[in-house]
Formats: sequence, C-alpha cells, structure tokens
Amino acid sequence: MPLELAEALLTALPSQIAVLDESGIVCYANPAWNRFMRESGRISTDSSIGSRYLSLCADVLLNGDQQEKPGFEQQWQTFLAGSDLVLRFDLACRTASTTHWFSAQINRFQYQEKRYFLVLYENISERKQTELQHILAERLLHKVLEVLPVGVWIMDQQGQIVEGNPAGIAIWAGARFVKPEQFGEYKGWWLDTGKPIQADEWAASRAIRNGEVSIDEEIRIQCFDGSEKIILNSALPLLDSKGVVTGAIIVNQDITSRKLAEQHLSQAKSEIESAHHELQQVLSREQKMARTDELTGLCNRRQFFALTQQLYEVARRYQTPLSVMLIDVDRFKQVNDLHGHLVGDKALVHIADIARKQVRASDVLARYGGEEFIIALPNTDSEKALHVAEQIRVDVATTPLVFDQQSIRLSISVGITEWHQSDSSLMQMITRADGALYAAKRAGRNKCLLAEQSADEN
Ligand SMILES: Nc1nc2c(ncn2[C@@H]2O[C@H](COP(=O)(O)OP(=O)(O)OP(=O)(O)O)[C@@H](O)[C@H]2O)c(=O)[nH]1
Repeated sequence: MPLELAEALLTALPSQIAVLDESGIVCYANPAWNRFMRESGRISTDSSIGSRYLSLCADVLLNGDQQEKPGFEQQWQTFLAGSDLVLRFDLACRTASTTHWFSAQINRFQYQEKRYFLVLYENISERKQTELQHILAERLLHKVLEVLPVGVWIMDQQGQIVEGNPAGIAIWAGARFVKPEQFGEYKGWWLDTGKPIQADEWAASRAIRNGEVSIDEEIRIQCFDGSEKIILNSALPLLDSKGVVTGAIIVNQDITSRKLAEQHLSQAKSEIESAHHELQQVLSREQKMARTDELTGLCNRRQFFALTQQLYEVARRYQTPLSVMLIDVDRFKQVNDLHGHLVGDKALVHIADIARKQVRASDVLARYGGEEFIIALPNTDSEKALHVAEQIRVDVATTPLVFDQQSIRLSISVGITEWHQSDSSLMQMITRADGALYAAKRAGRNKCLLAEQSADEN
C-alpha cells in the first residue's frame, strides 16, 4: 500500500489510533486521536507526538472499576516490559463535561527490528452508559427491596429464585422449606382451604407456566417449631418486550397476627352475641313470668290492672262501654278437701280454658287470685257481658272435670258490672262486680248477676 494511501486511511478513520515506541512514547497519532486528546485537555498542542502514553491516560477507569492510576500504571509497565502481544481493557477518559468510554486494544509489533505498540481506541460510551444505567437501576432496586416491608422474590423461567429481600427471608424463616422439584410431594404448605399445594398449583409456577396473575392467595405454612404462619401470596409473570414469560415476581405478606386478632375478635363477637341472645331469652321469659299466672297461663292480677287501666281510660275519654266480670268457683274448698289440692289446681286450669274460649282477643282475662277470675270486656255493655258470663257458667256447669276416671262437677258464680259515668276508678267497678258476685253466691251460686240488678234486689 502506498504510504500516502495508508496516511489518508488513518486520517479518515473515526477510531483513535496511535503508535508508541518501545518506551511508551507516542510516535504517531491519527487526527481523531489528537482531536480527542486536545479536546479532553490531555495535550495543549495539536499533536500528541512525544507524549508519554501513560500521561495521556489520566483519570483512567479500568474495566468499569474505580481502579486507581497506580494499579493501571503497574499493569501498563508489566505489559511494556513483558512479552505479551496484546493488552485489552476498557477505559474511561474524563473530560470537563462528560466521560468517554473506550475499549482499548494495544498490539505489540516489530518494524525494522524495533518494537512498537499500536494503540486502537473504540468508543463504547453509549454501551457503557446503558450498562451503567442498568447497574444503577439494579442498585436502586436492591435498596428498595431491602427496605420493603413485604417479602419479594424474583424467579427465572425455571422457577429458580434469583432475587429475594430481607422481609421475604424473615417470612419464610423457620418454615419447612423444600426445593422446587419437591413441591409436589410436600405437605407443609397448604391453601386456606386445607388443600396441600401441589407443584403446578403454586402461584409462582402458574405465573411462569400460564402467565397467570394471582393476588393475595391465602396460604398456610408449617414451621419446624410446630407453629403455623398465614401468608398472603401474590405472583405476577415477568414478560419480555415480546410478551414472553421470562420469570415471575412473588410478593408475600405475613398476616398471621392480623388473622389471629381477627379470629379472637370474631370469637369474642359471637360469644357476646350468644350471651346477648341468652340474656334476651331470660329477660323475655322473666317478663312473661312477671305478667303470667303460672298455673293457668292467664294474665296475672298485676298485668290485668296494667291492661285494663288503659281500657278504662279509653272508655272514660270516648264514652264507650266497658264491662268487668268477677268469677268465683263455687264451693271450691270442697273440691280441694274431697279430691286434693292437685285436683283443685286442675279444676282451676279447666275453668280457665273454658273462659278462654269465650273471650275475644281484645278482652282481658286474668286470674284474680285463689279461685277467682276476672274479665274486662271493652266495647261491651253489661247486657252483652252477661251473655258471655252465662256462656261460661253453662259451659263450666255442663263440662265436668274428668280426672282419674272420676267426673267432678263444677260451677261458678259471676258478678258483672259496666262502667258508669260516676265511677272515679277502675277499682270502683271491680268492687261493684264483687258485690254482684257476693249476691250471686247468696242467691244459691251457679249464677251470673249484674251489679245493677243485684243493687235493685238489695
Ligand atoms: N287447689 C287450689 N286451691 C286454691 C287455690 N287458691 C285458693 N284455693 C282454695 O280455694 C278455696 C276457696 O274457699 P272459700 O273461699 O272458702 O270458698 P269456696 O269453698 O269456694 O266457697 P264459695 O266461694 O263460698 O262458694 C280455699 O280452700 C283455698 O285454699 C289454688 O291455687 N289451688
């Protein structure tokens, strides 16, 4: 090749090229080399010829490491003095505004029995920047993973863990851990349904195999100390630019203590609810008992007054009729004496049942005490009340109490009255009905008498 052509070629080449003599002094440099050395402040004139190669390598960073100059100097001197034919390294040359990265290749050669070195720089700044950004991103990711309170695992396409964070390690600490290929046989992890997790059911493997996204699957893991942990397990497939699954990212959250607290809370809630329910039942039983006569199941005297007082107020206010009747079992002492107290009780229940059949839902039927019953009949005048009383009396007289193959005949006397304009209280009505009852007894029993009639008779 003619020398001029070789010169023209070296001048046109964008790569930096220099030739050093055997002591490392630049004896040839192409324009690209000189331009770079000048622009980067390594030389002040237009030419590098005569400069020591080492002095042109100020601020050198070898192979991306922050290797200091003495380290490089030593490497350079060894190469210079040794017999190696090629020296390759990446270096960074800092200029005022930026850092240029080169891939350097230095070849030893001989020319006219003298030793020389051909230095060739290839600019790899772009590639290095990308690499550096990648490294920075990875470092950032590590930092984030380190401080994240949830466990994060990154798996490759084979299901091998390539990255994990301290929170993740803490979650699985003490767990009966197995190798991925043993997942299928392992019974130490199971879903919250109680089903052991099989290899292909594991959220991570579904993410890798099918690209499936699983969010917050609740799983239980068994630890060597016998305890259990409850973990929320999520898995997302990692995809490349073509959408092909390259691995998975798994996120774990230990919710054992939260779950325990929830369980305690719901247990406490159901205990409180059942205690409340029981209390309600006791209360309503108590309330019923407080209103009811135990023997006959009718209202007791207190309840009679509570209900009838309201009927009395309504009758007074709207001037509507209201009647009251007092019923007394005739010669009841004899029933007790002849058949015993127990039969006496049955007789009372028998009469209560008969009376119950004759009253309306709006009437108040109560056991007034001992062998006495009382009925308040709203919207009923004394004539109609007498009619009701007669029906009860006749039913009692014609329906004997059958007990132990005995038939016990019973009768009642009834005193009836209705509300008068002149009445000042409910009690006044009851006293009048009692007077009529007394009169019915005196008149021979098994009778119903109106207070108004009995007053006339007296
Ligand atoms: N078996 C039973 N007897 C009762 C009950 N309450 C009151 N007696 C009885 O009822 C009887 C009422 O008797 P008396 O007041 O003398 O009147 P009587 O025998 O019914 O006679 P007259 O009312 O005059 O027809 C008493 O012997 C009481 O002991 C009860 O709950 N059960």
